[in-house]
Amino acid sequence: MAKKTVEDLELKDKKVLVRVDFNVPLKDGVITNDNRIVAALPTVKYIVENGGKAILFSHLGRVKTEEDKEGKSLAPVATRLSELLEKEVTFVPQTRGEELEQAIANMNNGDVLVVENTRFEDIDGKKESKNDPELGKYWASLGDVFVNDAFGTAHRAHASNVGIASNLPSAAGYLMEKEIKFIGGAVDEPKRPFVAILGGAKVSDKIGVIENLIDKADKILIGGGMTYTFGVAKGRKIGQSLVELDKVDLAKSLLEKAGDKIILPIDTVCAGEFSNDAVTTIVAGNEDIPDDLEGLDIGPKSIELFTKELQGAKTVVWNGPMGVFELSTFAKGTVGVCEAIADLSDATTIIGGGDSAAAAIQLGYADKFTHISTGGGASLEYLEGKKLPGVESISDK
Ligand SMILES: Nc1ncnc2c1ncn2[C@@H]1O[C@H](COP(=O)(O)OP(=O)(O)O)[C@@H](O)[C@H]1O
Ligand SMILES: O=C(OP(=O)(O)O)[C@H](O)COP(=O)(O)O
Repeated sequence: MAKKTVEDLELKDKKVLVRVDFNVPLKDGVITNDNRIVAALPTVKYIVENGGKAILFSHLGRVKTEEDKEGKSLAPVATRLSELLEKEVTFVPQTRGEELEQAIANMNNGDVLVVENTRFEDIDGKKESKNDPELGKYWASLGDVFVNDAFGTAHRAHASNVGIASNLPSAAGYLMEKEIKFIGGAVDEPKRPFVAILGGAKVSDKIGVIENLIDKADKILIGGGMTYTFGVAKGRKIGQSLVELDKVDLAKSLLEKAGDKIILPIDTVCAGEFSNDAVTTIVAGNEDIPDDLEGLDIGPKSIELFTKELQGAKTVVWNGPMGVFELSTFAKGTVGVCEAIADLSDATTIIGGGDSAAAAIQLGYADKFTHISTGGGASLEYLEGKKLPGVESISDK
């Protein structure tokens, strides 16, 4: 069912609680990638421009003990947000209490406030992560309406998303709406041909996606570390390559079920070590990989094959790099797939977050995709066909 969006809410004079996903990477207190903050700007700006008071909630990292709090304050995030908005942002180093309540009471229309890391509430009994009903109720009591823009956290049922939503009128922010439109749209009503490209390290992470997409996609191209579990399923020796032996039977049954829908690489770039200077050998897909070598990328013939399979595609969903893209020697397969997707005309092309998003950005192809998801785990679960609690809890239109 369609969900309310921020534009369905009356915002003027209202205290608008906003759940964003500002779980960004930090190194020595410096944000190394602010994509998630940038992605939330349209919603925050809309609230500000329409006379609301924006009170932002987010988690940052995982916090179990008092010591875990070190380096996980949202203070640097609030500073970055202020720079991006070109506007003062109040940061309150509390998740509850008088200072927070007073700061909210002091807000004027159009002001922006960031509340401290919601997971600081996890130290004393995982109140945030277990969706403690009192905590959700307390946070909801701080505002008049709730906007959920945290797609990256939508697979979690926590107090700061599901808890607040169950106590206030709620709506999806622009980012949440965009993620649902692109990922949900691709899975539920794709323009065809619909090609899925799945890679990354492990089959076990992608089984649910493969199972869900077998019935929905026209083709599933498989690369990355999970190739070799399928290789073993086909009776091939895979040397030192990554394998999950307990998933071989499952790989067999997926291959049987998929018929010719699943397309495996027809060659592999192998090496004896994880290094850019490693000597590489190309091994054909129907040959055994020597005992001392490891498959680290799809080979040139596979890039050609995948490019051919992608031609004419109208919907492409990609999750998981084709090889160890962090090393340039083994990034060619991932670059090849980026190029093949970039060459498509009139296609909706989506990257499902995580390392594939990092790869496309790092390799310079970010602007070639229709949509790069801000959620890794969330987009995977969405592609698996699971209902996301963060999305489900938003009020229906
Ligand atoms: N052939 C391979 N052998 C070992 N690791 C691989 C291989 N291909 C890809 N990888 C690794 O998989 C990781 C990404 O996997 P994953 O987390 O499943 O992707 P995503 O986050 O996009 O879902 C990358 O660090 C990459 O180096
Ligand atoms: O970064 C996140 O997950 P992701 O890396 O799978 O996209 C989300 O903010 C969720 O964080 P969590 O996995 O600690 O609940």
